[in-house]
Amino acid sequence: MKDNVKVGLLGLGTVGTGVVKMIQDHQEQLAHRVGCSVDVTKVLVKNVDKKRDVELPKEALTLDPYEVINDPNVDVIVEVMGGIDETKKLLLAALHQKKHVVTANKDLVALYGSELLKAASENGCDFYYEASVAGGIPIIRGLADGLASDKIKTMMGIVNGTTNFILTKMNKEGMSYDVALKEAQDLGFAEADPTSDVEGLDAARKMAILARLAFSMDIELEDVEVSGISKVSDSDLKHGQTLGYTMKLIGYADQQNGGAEVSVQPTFLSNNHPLAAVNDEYNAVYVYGEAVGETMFYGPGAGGLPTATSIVSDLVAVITNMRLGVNGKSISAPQFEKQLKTSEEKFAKYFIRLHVRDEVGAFSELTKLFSSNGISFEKILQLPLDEEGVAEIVIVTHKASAENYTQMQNQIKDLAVVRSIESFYRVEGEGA
Ligand SMILES: NC(=O)C1=CN([C@@H]2O[C@H](COP(=O)(O)OP(=O)(O)OC[C@H]3O[C@@H](n4cnc5c(N)ncnc54)[C@H](OP(=O)(O)O)[C@@H]3O)[C@@H](O)[C@H]2O)C=CC1
Ligand SMILES: N[C@@H](CC=O)C(=O)O
Ligand code: NA
Repeated sequence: MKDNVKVGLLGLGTVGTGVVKMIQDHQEQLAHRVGCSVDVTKVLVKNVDKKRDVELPKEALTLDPYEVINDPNVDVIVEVMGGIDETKKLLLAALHQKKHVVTANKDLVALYGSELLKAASENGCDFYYEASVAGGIPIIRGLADGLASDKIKTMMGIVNGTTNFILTKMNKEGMSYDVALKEAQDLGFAEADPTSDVEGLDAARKMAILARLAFSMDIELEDVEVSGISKVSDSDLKHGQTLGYTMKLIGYADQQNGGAEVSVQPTFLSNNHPLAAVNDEYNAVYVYGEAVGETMFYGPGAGGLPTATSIVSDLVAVITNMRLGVNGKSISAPQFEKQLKTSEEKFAKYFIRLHVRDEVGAFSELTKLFSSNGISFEKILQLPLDEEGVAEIVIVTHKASAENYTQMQNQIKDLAVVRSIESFYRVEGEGA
């Protein structure tokens, strides 16, 4: 075994800088854990003259990715540059040169994780990606190791820090959506283009990665139903509060009788659910296992040092595997054929906010429509509006199948008493 492991770093931004800091500051602890010293020797950047927050010899920086990947002395590639197609090419090239890979890149892992893991296994290499989901929370390790003996039935995750920050600020401080988004960007939580945060794509990528692992099925990004928070209004939040709910962007993954469903959507959570208390940029993943019951993993989902913690822990795993001669041996293909639930097999409660004509019989028309679709009401609010002759109605249903719910959604807009449909949301975290 070598007495020094050399790391090639692709990217030296928020996360890359955290990785260098941790490796430099935790040298003694790392050496104790892995039995050798660890050094970052080559670093890919876009601009070698940029001022950096860490000290590295100038000759370590390069603009040429192949100078890092082809360096015969580099043992492990840590990818923290982002990007999809070009980055995939680089990582495949690294694996073919028998270099282990650690990445934080959820965009890449969600789309090409299976292919990269296969290439790693074929080359006797490790491919670790703990930082790609929920930054500093050891959720990948929690599922792959800690809960490896159990059958995971349900996961609900707050896996995007930016949207959780925005919803918390809107809910608790009455801040506007735009101001809260700007603050999340200034604090460095948001992606370069925050559309992927607010429209749910970032969370969908993370849920695809988690569901694939938890259900041992080749769940793909396109299997995840996605909607974001950009249309959530103050009125929705206010009515939710009245009914005892907190709005969160929830990634939902469930498996029953071998069929899986995965979605990301703004969801009203009962205030009694532990996820309702996860605020600001924090992330949490609630995992229900058949044997273990309820568990929850909580922590910082973004930021330089929290994310670097996961990366350097992956590095420790790679070097430990090097010592044991077992790199790539723990990678296995999914156990089950992919099977997705049909819309008759998906069940949820729903929150519906409508503006209706305030006239005799309006309510009975609504009741008729819901009951003809097999959906019953659990909670109802009726409130006067400033506009004369119009009332606002908020309905929370009992659990209904997605099939019945979609049918009702398609029909409700045609009811003569309905003036407008203001919003529809899923409701989670309370009984049937
Ligand atoms: N920030 C966070 O909290 C989290 C980020 N991630 C993921 O980690 C990865 C990195 O994120 P983050 O550190 O925030 O990103 P940054 O934008 O802060 O850093 C990116 C780094 O990569 C370098 N880089 C990017 N593209 C190229 C290129 N084509 N050629 C050479 N160098 C390049 C940049 O160089 P230069 O410095 O010269 O501009 C920069 O150092 C992303 O995949 C992200 O999704 C995952 C979890 C949390
Ligand atoms: N933009 C992401 C960063 C980490 O993955 C987020 O807000 O969670
Ligand atoms: Na993680």
